[in-house]
Amino acid sequence: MNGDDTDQDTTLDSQRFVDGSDGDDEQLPPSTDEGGTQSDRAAKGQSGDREESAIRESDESTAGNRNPTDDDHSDPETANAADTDSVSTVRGGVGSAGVDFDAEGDDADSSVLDDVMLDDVGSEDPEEASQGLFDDLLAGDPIFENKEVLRPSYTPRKLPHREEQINNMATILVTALRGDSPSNILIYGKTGTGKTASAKFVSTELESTSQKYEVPCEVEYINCEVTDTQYRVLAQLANKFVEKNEAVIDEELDDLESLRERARETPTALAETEYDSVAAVEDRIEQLEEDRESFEQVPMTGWPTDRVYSTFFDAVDYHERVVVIMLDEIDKLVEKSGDDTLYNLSRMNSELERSRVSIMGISNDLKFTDFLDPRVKSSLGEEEIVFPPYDANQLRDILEHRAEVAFEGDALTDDVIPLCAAFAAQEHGDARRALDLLRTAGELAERDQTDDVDEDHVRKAQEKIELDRVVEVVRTLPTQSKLVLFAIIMLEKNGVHNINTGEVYNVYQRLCEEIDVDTLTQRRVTDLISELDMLGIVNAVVVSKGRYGRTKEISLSVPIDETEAVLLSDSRLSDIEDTQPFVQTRFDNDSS
Ligand SMILES: Nc1ncnc2c1ncn2[C@@H]1O[C@H](COP(=O)(O)OP(=O)(O)OP(=O)(O)O)[C@@H](O)[C@H]1O
Repeated sequence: MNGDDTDQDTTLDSQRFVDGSDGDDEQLPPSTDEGGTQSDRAAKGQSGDREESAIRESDESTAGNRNPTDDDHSDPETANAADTDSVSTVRGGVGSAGVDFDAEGDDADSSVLDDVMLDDVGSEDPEEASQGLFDDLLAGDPIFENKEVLRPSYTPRKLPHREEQINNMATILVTALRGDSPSNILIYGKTGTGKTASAKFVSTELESTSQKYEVPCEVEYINCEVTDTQYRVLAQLANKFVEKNEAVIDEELDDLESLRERARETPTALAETEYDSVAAVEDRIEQLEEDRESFEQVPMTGWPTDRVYSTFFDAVDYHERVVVIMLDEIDKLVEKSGDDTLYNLSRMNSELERSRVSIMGISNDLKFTDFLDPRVKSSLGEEEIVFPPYDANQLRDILEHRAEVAFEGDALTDDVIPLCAAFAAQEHGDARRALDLLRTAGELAERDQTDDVDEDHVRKAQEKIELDRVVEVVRTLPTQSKLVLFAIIMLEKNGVHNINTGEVYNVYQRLCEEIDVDTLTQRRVTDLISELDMLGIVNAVVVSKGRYGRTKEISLSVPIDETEAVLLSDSRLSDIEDTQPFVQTRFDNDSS
């Protein structure tokens, strides 16, 4: 993924690079190029504006033998560059032409100065200033029209094949627009099935409808993968509602202060209001100011949880409203810190006086409710909505909608979208994966400087994404697991197939000795092999060996050289020098 970002940055940078010379300075050729496509601009950057450079050349020739300390630079940008150079030349003593100006002083031989100036003069012409690093990359037709549309951060306006789930959510949440608390909702579904996108879409609709009908209804989104303790969830909510209350108070104070002014001048100004006198307005102002003073922001650590809870409680209940708290990745919260947060949130309604709270939990772990207290479980799961995986046809629709905006008209060949959809459908119907594939295929085509994206780019994109995933998983393994994996790699590299646990353990032990790390027991190493199997890095099958009992046959499921390189990039493992002697043949192992 990082690689992808780098690619994007390169493209953006290169665009900025062109745009950079597109600033206010009228002397620079591209300044006249307000519109035009990226390739137009690139073409222009390459050919340059000959008329302008001719003027520039004649300016330079009439400038004659300029002293580098003169202030007569016509172009402020290059003037600065030239000034900086001349200052550093003078201070440093030795210029780029190898001349000691200190020694020569201001009377330095002007021909020597010319030599120095020539270096600087070169940079005044944009055509010569760049060495064409980006020109080739910008040449050719652009593939993307708006790549951002393919990124996970983009929330689409239309979510094909999620109409049913979206309608179900809306039917439950419409209660909030009637001023009552909606049932709590639990949303389940595998990763990339559009849970977050759909829930955010419904929330935005809910909030905008609530504004339209002036029914106070708010949605608060929390990603529990990031905010994963009761303290943090409650603190984040408390601070959000404190801020909202402050904003509401400030608005009311502004209105009241202007009402007070008007009422002082014309007492009838109060006629249509709930206040019968200026004094009543002032009392309300005073009360609001006191309330505002009493609000406290919760620090991110340090308070007792009760205090955080009551601050949140008071803030929510400050005025009438219905609040939907959206807890995305709710299973991560329960996994990390139990179900206390959910218990506290789900019993709030019985104590709140003005407001109502409802919870919308989103999870891709269908089993997480097994760990909940039965009361929390029944309260949280009042309504359940399941997001099934997308099939290849649905993914194709989703991609087609996005591709229309993301790519230039004919940049995709016919096979691209069906192939991305088919790959992602195999991968449990993940729309995120399908979008990643399409974006990466486009980026690879861009890198190849071809005019369109074809099937081959999709296949390469699939390999790249898979490799990125492997690299990330391997890079973040604990050291002991890395050693076990390294042992398996060593065995495979030495031609051992269907490796058994004993063989892995032998090599692993030697590796531990080599880099001075504690050696785990064989049983523990067997567990680590099972973990690697679950992560899809190795394949471990239990086979029966007749009277010799059962054993595991292990093989690597990931590209060997890339995985080895990632392991060796770990500073602890990089000490392993020559692993060849560690590896025992099956014969040795069997006879031991
Ligand atoms: N029906 C759809 N139409 C268009 N885009 C979709 C659709 N479903 C999912 N997406 C896109 O796929 C990506 C992943 O979707 P989303 O984040 O909603 O998945 P999720 O089910 O919440 O996954 P996770 O459980 O991993 O968070 C997003 O970029 C989203 O915009």
